[in-house]
This record gives sequence, structure tokens and C-alpha cells, in this order.
Amino acid sequence: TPDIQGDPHAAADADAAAARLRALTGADNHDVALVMGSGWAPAVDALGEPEHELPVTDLPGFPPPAVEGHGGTIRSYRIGEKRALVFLGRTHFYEGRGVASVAHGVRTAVAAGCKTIVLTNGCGGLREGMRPGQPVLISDHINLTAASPIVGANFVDLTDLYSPRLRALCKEIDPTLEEGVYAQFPGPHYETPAEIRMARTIGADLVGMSTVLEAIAAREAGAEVLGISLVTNLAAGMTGEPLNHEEVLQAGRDSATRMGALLTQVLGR
Ligand SMILES: Nc1nc2[nH]c(I)nc2c(=O)[nH]1
Repeated sequence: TPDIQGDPHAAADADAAAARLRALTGADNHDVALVMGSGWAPAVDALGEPEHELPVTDLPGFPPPAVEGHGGTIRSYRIGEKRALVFLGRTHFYEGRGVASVAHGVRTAVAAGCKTIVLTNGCGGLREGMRPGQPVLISDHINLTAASPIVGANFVDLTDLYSPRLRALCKEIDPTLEEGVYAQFPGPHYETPAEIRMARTIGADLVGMSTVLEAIAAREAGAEVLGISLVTNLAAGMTGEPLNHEEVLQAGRDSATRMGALLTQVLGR
């Protein structure tokens, strides 16, 4: 069973991974990290050509991608004056590798100098009017994993965890963007219709299987966090249709250009 506590040595791993990243890229410092979730890969094309690209397994503490050929790559870009670290893919809690493994990418990014962490994901939409392909800014989260990446009596404050400054910046760039509360379920199964009714009742607008534990780790490490979800499907029970994972890729392609432009502009600010 996965350890549902973080690993006290995680910080050491992150420093080792960041040192190796510096050695492999020759880049002393990165300023911002982006974690690209399901359906977001096409948006990365808008960032242009990476200066460096390496498999995550080149860095200590990163497992190979859960699905061969899907993700498991880290890229380093220069965007204006900034250097951006882009993780294509992530370790999900449902892989059973423990929370330290889920938080490792974010902790490595902060150890590499990143002051801002942008977490993206694919998710189910609970709110009436939401539609597949719609990006939603995360305003707050509900942690249904019963886990934390933090070990010990470190009572981290999570008020305004999802940066009001960066959310306002995104809405300035694209005023049509809506906001929503994201709930992380452990997964990997999708929710039952009853669980979706519960999630809606407790105030969630979006349901997923990532992001929350990473955001907590990023706040603990002192980074500013922006979260953006891509609604790839309406959550279970909303349309009477069974959920299928194929919607992810199509929804990502449909909104890739819009999201790519948004990310590039946000990073440039
Ligand atoms: N928990 C949960 N995660 C998801 N990821 C995607 I893409 N769609 C969903 C969904 O409907 N529920």
C-alpha cells in the first residue's frame, strides 16, 4: 500500500535532482515550472523550441512514465528573460509510489530556482454549463486523498494557495476564463454519479486525480502557484453517457492553441 505520508528525505532528493538538472542543461537557474497534464501536451508547442529536453529518468528520484511513451520528459525553454522548466507528464498518486514521488517534480523545480509553479490537468466538470475543452482557473481545492506531501508538525497555511495575482493576470489576458474549485480523488477509477453529487454538494466544480498534493508541496516550498484545469469530460452522471478516456486527447487538441497562447503570455509577464 502506498505510504500516505511524504518522505522526510524528499527534500534531499529534490536538491540532488536539481543539481543534476543544472549539470545536464548548463542552466544555473529556472524561474518558472509548468506541469502539463492530460490533454495539455499540444499547448506546449506554442512555447517554441526547447533549449534542452531530457527523460525524467535522467534525474534522481523520478520513476519512468506510467504509460510508456506518454510523458516522462522534462524540457527547458527560454521565454523572454525567463527560463521555464516544463514537465510533460507527472507521477500520479494512483500509481501507488507514495506522495513524495508525486511531489518530487514540484520540489525539484523549486530547488532549481523556480518561484512560480503552473499546474495544469485534465478533469471532469461538475458545473452546469461547463463543456469539454473548456479551460478553468483553479480558485481553490478540496483534498479528498486523505494524504499530504508534508511530514511532521509543519502546519502550512493554504489560504490563497492559488495565486489571486496570477489568476487576475490570466483573466486580464483572457476575460472569458471562468474559475472553479478542484477536488482531487485518489483514483484511478472515475467517480460514481453519487460521488459526483457529493462533490458538487461539498462545493467542487472540477474533479481530478492530480494537482492538489503538488500544490500543497509547492506552497510548503514557498512557490507561487497557478492551477488551470482543462475540462475534458462532464463528470459521471451529468450526461448519462459512460466516461471514456478518449475525450481527453480530443479536448486537449481543441483548446491547445488557446491555452498555448495564454501560457506564453502569462510566462512573459
Ligand atoms: N477524478 C476524475 N479525474 C478525471 N480526469 C479526467 I481527464 N476526467 C476525470 C473525471 O471525470 N474524474
